[in-house]
Amino acid sequence: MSYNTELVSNLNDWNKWIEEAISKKLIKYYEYDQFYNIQEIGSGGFGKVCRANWKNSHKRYAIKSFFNINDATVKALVREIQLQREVDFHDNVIHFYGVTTSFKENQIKEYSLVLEYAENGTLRKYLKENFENLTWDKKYNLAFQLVYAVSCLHDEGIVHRDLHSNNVLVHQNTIKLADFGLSKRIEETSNSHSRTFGLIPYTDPKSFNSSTTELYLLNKKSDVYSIGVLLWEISSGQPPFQGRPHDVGLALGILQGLRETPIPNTSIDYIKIYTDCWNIEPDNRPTINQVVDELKQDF
Ligand SMILES: Nc1ncnc2c1ncn2[C@@H]1O[C@H](COP(=O)(O)OP(=O)(O)OP(=O)(O)O)[C@@H](O)[C@H]1O
Repeated sequence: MSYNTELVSNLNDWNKWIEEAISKKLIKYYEYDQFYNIQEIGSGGFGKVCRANWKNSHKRYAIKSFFNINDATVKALVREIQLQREVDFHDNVIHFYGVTTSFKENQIKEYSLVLEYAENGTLRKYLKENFENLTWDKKYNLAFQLVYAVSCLHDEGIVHRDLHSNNVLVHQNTIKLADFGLSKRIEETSNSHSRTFGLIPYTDPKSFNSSTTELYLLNKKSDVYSIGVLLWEISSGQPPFQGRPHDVGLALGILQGLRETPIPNTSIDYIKIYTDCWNIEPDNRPTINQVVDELKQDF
C-alpha cells in the first residue's frame, strides 16, 4: 500500500494504512489494556483527550481519540500523523509516540493517537495559574520557544493555521506546540461556526474579508498574525478581547484595525515585535524567522 495520503480516502483505508505502518514498524503500537490510571483531561471540537500511565512506568501519556471518525476526517488524521513525525525532533513540539486501539460500544475498532503528555496543560491555563510569578525573562523565554517551534514548522513547509492559547501546551515550563494541521483541515470539511468565532482574535483578519472575490487561504503569514496575538497574551496573561463577544462585530473591528492594548512596562522592542506580526497587511508582517531574530536581540 502506498503511504501517499491522497490515496487514503475512507475509514477502511485509514485502518489499513495504520495497520501496515504498524507492521512495518513505522508507527509504534501500544496495547490499550496496558495503560492504567486512564483519566479524561479534556475534550475539543473533534474528540477527547485522556491521561494515562503505561505499564510498569510512571511516565504519563496523552491518548487522543476522536468522537466521529468518518471519511472526511480520515485523511486529516493520517496527515496529522505524518506532520507530527516530520517535526518530532523538536523539543517544543508535542511528540507523537504511536497509536492504540479501543473499542466503542458498537465493537468498532478505533485508533487513537498516543502523544507526549504536557503536565501543565494549555498555555492559557498555565498563564492563568502562574502569571504572578512570571518575570519578563520567563515571558521572553516562553515567547521565544513558541516562535522557535513555529519557525521549525515553517522551515518544514508546514503551516499551523490554528494557533491559539488552547493549542499550545506547557510541560515543566517548556512550550509544546500541539494539534498542528489537524483542526484546520478537519474544520474545512465540517460545520463549526461557533468554534471559528471563538478563535476570531487569533485568526488572520484577511480571511474575514468576504468582499474579496478570491478565497484567502491561511498561510505562513497567518501563523505570524496569530503569533503576534499570542506574544501579547504572554505579556498580559489574559486571552485577547476577554469579556467581549467574539462575534461579527469583533471581526469587523479587527479588520478595521482594532487590536489589544500594550501592557504597562512592556519593552518598546517587544511591543514592536508583536504589533508588526499583527499588521493587517500580510506583506508587512515579518517572516517567522525574522521574529526569532528580533526576539533573540531583545532577549
Ligand atoms: N498532549 C497533551 N497533554 C496534556 N493535555 C492535553 C494534550 N492534548 C490535549 N490536552 C488537553 O485536552 C484538551 C482538548 O484537546 P484537543 O486537542 O482535543 O482539543 P482542543 O485543541 O482544545 O480543540 P480542538 O481539537 O477543537 O482544536 C486541551 O485543551 C488540553 O487541555
